[in-house]
Amino acid sequence: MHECGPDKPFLVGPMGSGKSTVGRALAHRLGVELVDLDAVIAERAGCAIPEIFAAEGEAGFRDREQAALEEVVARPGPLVVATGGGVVLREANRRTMAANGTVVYLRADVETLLERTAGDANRPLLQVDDPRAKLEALQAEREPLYRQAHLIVDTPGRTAQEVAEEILARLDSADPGAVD
Ligand SMILES: Nc1ncnc2c1ncn2[C@@H]1O[C@H](COP(=O)(O)OP(=O)(O)O)[C@@H](O)[C@H]1O
Ligand SMILES: O=C(O)C1=C[C@@H](OP(=O)(O)O)[C@@H](O)[C@H](O)C1
Ligand SMILES: [Mg+2]
Repeated sequence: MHECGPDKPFLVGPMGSGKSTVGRALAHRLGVELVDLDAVIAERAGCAIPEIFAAEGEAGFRDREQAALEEVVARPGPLVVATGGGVVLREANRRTMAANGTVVYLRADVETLLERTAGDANRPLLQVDDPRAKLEALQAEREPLYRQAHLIVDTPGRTAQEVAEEILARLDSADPGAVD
């Protein structure tokens, strides 16, 4: 991996971009553990993500998310970290990730995100009448933050395996490539 920092790739991007799925494939190929931040949050809380949102609101969830990220980066050794789509909202989180590894933005258009998240009740922010409008609004707010990543990888039309292979190749190269 390159000089962006220590050896933890952080996958960021919107809900349905494939962070959890690509993270598993990437960790497998690297022979390291995958840490899915949402799983850490749920484990520490002792309940599922929708229950945290229901009990504590989004603000409570964001506090738990930041605490989980800080806990994970303190772990020694290489890891792949699949984050949740809103991790980039806090500047502290963006700094923490950039200081501890390579931040990889998994990019996808809203149509693809909608297809990949359809029928999944595990994402409280999408339990609304018009999930397309919600994904569009979130993307408008967050895209400038995702674009601060070290690498941007397009995911539509490619399998999670193929996306993981591209990340591997670009992590290995001396120049991770210009972000556009
Ligand atoms: N590159 C891909 N091509 C097709 N389907 C994908 C791809 N990446 C993820 N998926 C599927 O999309 C859904 C959401 O993926 P997930 O990894 O949970 O996204 P995220 O963690 O970014 O919200 C899952 O059903 C997963 O199998
Ligand atoms: O975009 C978001 O704000 C969220 C994304 C979710 O993770 P995924 O991006 O893995 O779905 C999860 O952290 C929570 O529901 C909030
Ligand atoms: Mg996920």
